[in-house]
Amino acid sequence: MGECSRPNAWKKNAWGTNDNEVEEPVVRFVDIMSEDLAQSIDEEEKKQEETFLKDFENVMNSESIDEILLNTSGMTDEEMAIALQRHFDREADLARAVASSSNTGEQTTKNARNMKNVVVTPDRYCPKTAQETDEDSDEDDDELRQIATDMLYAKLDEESASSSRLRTTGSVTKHNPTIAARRNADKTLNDAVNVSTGDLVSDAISSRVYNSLRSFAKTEVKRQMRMKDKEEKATMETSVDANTRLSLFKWINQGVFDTIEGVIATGKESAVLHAAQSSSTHFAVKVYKTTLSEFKNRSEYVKDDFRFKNPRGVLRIWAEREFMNLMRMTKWGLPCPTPVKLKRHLLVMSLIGEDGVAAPRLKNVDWGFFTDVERRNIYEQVESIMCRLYKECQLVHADLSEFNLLLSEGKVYVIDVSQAMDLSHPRNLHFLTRDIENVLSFFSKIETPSLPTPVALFNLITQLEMSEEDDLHVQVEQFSEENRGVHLRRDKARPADFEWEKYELDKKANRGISPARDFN
Ligand SMILES: Nc1ncnc2c1ncn2[C@@H]1O[C@H](COP(=O)(O)OP(=O)(O)OP(=O)(O)O)[C@@H](O)[C@H]1O
Repeated sequence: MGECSRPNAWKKNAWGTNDNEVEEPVVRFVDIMSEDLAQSIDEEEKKQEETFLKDFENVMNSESIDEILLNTSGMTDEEMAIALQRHFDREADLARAVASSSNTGEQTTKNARNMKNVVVTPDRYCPKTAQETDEDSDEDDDELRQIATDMLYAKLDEESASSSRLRTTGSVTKHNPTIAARRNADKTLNDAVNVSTGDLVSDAISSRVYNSLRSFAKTEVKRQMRMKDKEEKATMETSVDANTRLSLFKWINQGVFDTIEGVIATGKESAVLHAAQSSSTHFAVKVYKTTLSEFKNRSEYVKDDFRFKNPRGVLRIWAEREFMNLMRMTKWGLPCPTPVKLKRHLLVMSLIGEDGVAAPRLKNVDWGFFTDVERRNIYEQVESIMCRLYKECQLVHADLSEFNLLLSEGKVYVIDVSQAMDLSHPRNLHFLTRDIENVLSFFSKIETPSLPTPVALFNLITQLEMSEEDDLHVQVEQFSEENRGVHLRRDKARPADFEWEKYELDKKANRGISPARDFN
């Protein structure tokens, strides 16, 4: 990362000049007209040319280029790639220096002089933006395609001794396998078959393969059309409807925030918007999708949760559930968004991120820049979140993975807790096991050192004593079955979900009005 942030000696500024260029001295008009000055400029230019040639020769004779190639043995693939890139860059720099030497004598001389130190400009190793890459490769592609096509023509011309590359001679007919195969290749190359094949220069395709390609292409076109339809439908479903816009507008009028800056993400169950107050306080507004189909997968989370005896009612109170869970987690000081407002299917919470830019999910972090110690530290934060969720908040996240953990300034935050379940849920250990497996599998993928086994982490979180010898799932199923009655009895007498109990009491006292009204 440090490498990439060093200034690029070749980079031009917005005015198209090099920042490192020395400004030309101001010369008086009288001096410009002077013969002496003209002569001295001539001499100076000659001197510069000589120096440049000398430097250039030195650079060419310098040990580094040859050494780079000679010493590739024992290098890893990456080191070798960098070394080759360095060589390539050096050649490019030299070529550039030579090309521009006649125009910019002084600058080129300086570049050639500095070449030994500067050739490897760090930003060359930074990935290009997709746009840059596309543009470059487009041009290259066009050129290559032209060359390839020319070669194809030339070869066919040679072979058929005809000006037309596909014209047959004498008794050769289209049934001749060689000609037919070439014709197939030509048709494929020239878009008769709508698949990307690369340049089929002087290649031949048998009729069987050609026909398969054609039928594949037809199916592919249909599939892409179907996908486009689906995407358009999805976009319609995630767009903010009139009621939602009205609620957002009300919040703007109330001064909760003054602008909706844009969409942060659209998830399976919601769209998350970025709202801001005076450009300094930032919020995430989660807009839950309200169609039943979006929630069909949720029944497994709620059907046994005593807080949601009536699953049909769940749709209406899903946002409320996330709000309550966030409240509970915030109260215990867990790193998560702070809930701010709630209205029907809209939840306003603090934005996790810096300066109004939402933090990335662990899934999207570039772990290549993290040391083992740093990765381990991030893992420990996640482990602590899981332990505290269970022990302090009496919750199991139930959808924990690299997609629902954000990283902001080295700190991990947990989000998306609408499905988080109370420990009274008879299947909570089953979901906890799934969370543990997701988390460990992710951290093992990014090569975090010293990870515990799923059983060890499970025991750490629950304080139960599962055995390393047997399958964790089987043990959890057995344990849950045996303790089902105990759980239910205990929950009846002393509900773990004290917030929810209080919520129900409040609601009853208020003739069914949600205690979350204070946040509406
Ligand atoms: N408070 C927040 N601060 C910053 N970004 C957030 C916040 N809440 C959500 N996001 C972003 O919005 C995305 C979707 O949010 P969330 O996971 O809560 O919605 P979802 O519909 O449950 O998504 P999915 O089911 O696909 O995980 C997150 O992955 C995250 O990038």
